[in-house]
Amino acid sequence: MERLRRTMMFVPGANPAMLRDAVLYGADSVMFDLEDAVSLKEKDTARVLVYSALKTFDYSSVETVVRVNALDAGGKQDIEAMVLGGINVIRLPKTETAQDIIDVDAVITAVEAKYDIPAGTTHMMAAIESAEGVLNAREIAKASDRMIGIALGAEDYVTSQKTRRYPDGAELSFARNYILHSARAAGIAAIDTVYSDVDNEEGLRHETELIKQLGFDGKSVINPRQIPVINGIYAPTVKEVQKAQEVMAGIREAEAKGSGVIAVNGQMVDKPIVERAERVLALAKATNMEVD
Ligand SMILES: CC(=O)SCCNC(=O)CCNC(=O)[C@H](O)C(C)(C)COP(=O)(O)OP(=O)(O)OC[C@H]1O[C@@H](n2cnc3c(N)ncnc32)[C@H](O)[C@@H]1OP(=O)(O)O
Ligand SMILES: O=C([O-])CC(=O)C(=O)O
Ligand SMILES: [Mg+2]
Repeated sequence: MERLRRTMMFVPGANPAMLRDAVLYGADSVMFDLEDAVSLKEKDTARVLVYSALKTFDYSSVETVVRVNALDAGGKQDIEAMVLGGINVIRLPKTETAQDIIDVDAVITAVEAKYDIPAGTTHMMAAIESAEGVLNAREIAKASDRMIGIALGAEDYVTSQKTRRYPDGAELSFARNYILHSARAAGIAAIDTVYSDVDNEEGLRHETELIKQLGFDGKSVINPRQIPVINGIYAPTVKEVQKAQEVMAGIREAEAKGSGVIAVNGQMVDKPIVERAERVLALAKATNMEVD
């Protein structure tokens, strides 16, 4: 089973206490931010703080991601410090074209070579936050072997679309679906955007149910309180696990009789349904549910 990426928590890079405690809240990935959560006058401080946090604290229980600045706005220095610090994934915000990814890949490649880090160690992902970015998502997702995922950045996206976010998310429907298809076509993760209304748990639940239904791997997160809500929605229910186990027992019975299809409790079971059941069981194991 691929790595779980249900929750990727933004941690403002200039906040030492948040950097220290970020690992404690149960996020699958911790995402240090050097971009929009850091003011211009704190950019250098944030880069140094995140580098020393990577060297000082034990983040081995999570995936580490850093959101860097654009290459012409300090991004090159960000990438050098982060790759040297041993970051797992560089996230490029406001990605517009495949060339943006190729350019960042070249900087990472040069830094890995300079410090004798094995080529390809550092992974990449792209946040897509504009119409141009959405329309190029398919090429962006395939632009580098380092790519592990693409994410929607809805706050910038709705601003550029001359709208705002609404509770039903209709304004994000095209972007979400296109980003998801682009990720799946490239065989990489699809990460939904942040839910900015931190005190609205009901709204977060509603949005998470929707993006899980579409097929996203998870969401970017801005506050620790959002993590158990999202992780909980992504965990399979006991009923789903039981159903998956019945499907697996059914298909074994069918195979023993030389058939690839069988009815289990009135439901047709064949190859794609078996694949889904296997995924439910793998997810249950990965989330430490008891599965025999
Ligand atoms: C559109 C975009 O670009 S989104 C990405 C950029 N934005 C960010 O990174 C914002 C990150 N989030 C935050 O800064 C904060 O959660 C806020 C401002 C949204 C809300 O702040 P608060 O109301 O103070 O949060 P809250 O009271 O829930 O904090 C509880 C604890 O969690 C910590 N915490 C809150 N958010 C985070 C975080 N993102 N990472 C790590 N720790 C956090 C707080 O420091 C506090 O710790 P303490 O109890 O030890 O003092
Ligand atoms: O990537 C995200 O979800 C946060 C962000 O920058 C945006 O929404 O503009
Ligand atoms: Mg943004």
